[in-house]
Amino acid sequence: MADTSTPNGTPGNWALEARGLSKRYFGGWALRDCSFRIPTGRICGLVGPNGAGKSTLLGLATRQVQPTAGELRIFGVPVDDPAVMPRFAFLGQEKPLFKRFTVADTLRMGAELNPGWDAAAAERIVRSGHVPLHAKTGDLSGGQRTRVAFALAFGKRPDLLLLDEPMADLDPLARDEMSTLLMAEAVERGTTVVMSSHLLTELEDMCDYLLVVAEGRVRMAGDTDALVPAHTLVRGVAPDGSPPAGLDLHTVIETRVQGRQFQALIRPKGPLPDDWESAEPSLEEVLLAHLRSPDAPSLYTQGARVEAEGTQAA
Ligand SMILES: Nc1ncnc2c1ncn2[C@@H]1O[C@H](COP(=O)(O)OP(=O)(O)OP(=O)(O)O)[C@@H](O)[C@H]1O
Repeated sequence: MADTSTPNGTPGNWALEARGLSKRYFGGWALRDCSFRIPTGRICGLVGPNGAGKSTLLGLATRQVQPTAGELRIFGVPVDDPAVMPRFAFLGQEKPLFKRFTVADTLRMGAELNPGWDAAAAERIVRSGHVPLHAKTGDLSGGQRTRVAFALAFGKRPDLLLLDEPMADLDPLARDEMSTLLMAEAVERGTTVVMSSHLLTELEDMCDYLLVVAEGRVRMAGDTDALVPAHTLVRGVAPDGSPPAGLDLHTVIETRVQGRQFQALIRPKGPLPDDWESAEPSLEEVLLAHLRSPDAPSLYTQGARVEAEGTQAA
């Protein structure tokens, strides 16, 4: 496959770069030998089933979790170097706001803790949701707290925004509003966003880059525009109720047989038989097939691949 790197994605210009990254808890491996790159200026969806290792990966990036093996760099700097701290902001499922602080106090605290604080952006986010500045954050609704947490994250003017299902507690209207805001702010400043989400439509609407993990391993990484067209959805007659032998000539992600019909998501390695119907799948169809088939062969666009160089986990 062709190198799909954008001008921003040339080597040395990676927002996040992992080599042989692994994390083992007492219960087993949460992440195992993960190597990938995410170029700067992209909105990257972090996708995977429950327990895939998404939060662990974001925890490693924010130093809340220590790696068992491998390394992770933010803008080329190892994450344990204090120089990376001002360059990223993290917003998780928990919104750690001081309950007794008012919204105004919270924004003031943001200003004092962050030298490059963008007060106008932070206030704009809060005011556009009609969140009262004098209210204590402990008295706000879940959605309002999320908005204040977004304001804190954006006010920091990060180059990299790491989001762990940040909109899970928002109603559809607020979710739509925050997505629009997120896109606008990211485009305006060229912020790289890495966002875990289970909402495939949200990912389809927002993300131009994908990192798919399952069972602690990277399954797909790269440009959405290159990953999706690499797949083909095929349908045809299933002789004897089993998939046709010709499928084995291609990389098969998932096969389903219903009666005398089969349907498969494949990465074609050559011409397809004339008696198969074929179509380009949607992003949702590609993601669902990969999530249902964690053992399917992985796929990286060229810029997304990085060799682990002897950091492989045991
Ligand atoms: N602090 C911890 N101690 C022990 N095991 C953990 C810890 N945190 C995560 N794990 C385990 O590591 C694996 C990956 O968990 P992680 O939370 O990273 O997954 P996830 O993809 O974020 O899942 P979800 O979509 O459900 O939030 C799971 O098996 C989980 O049980």
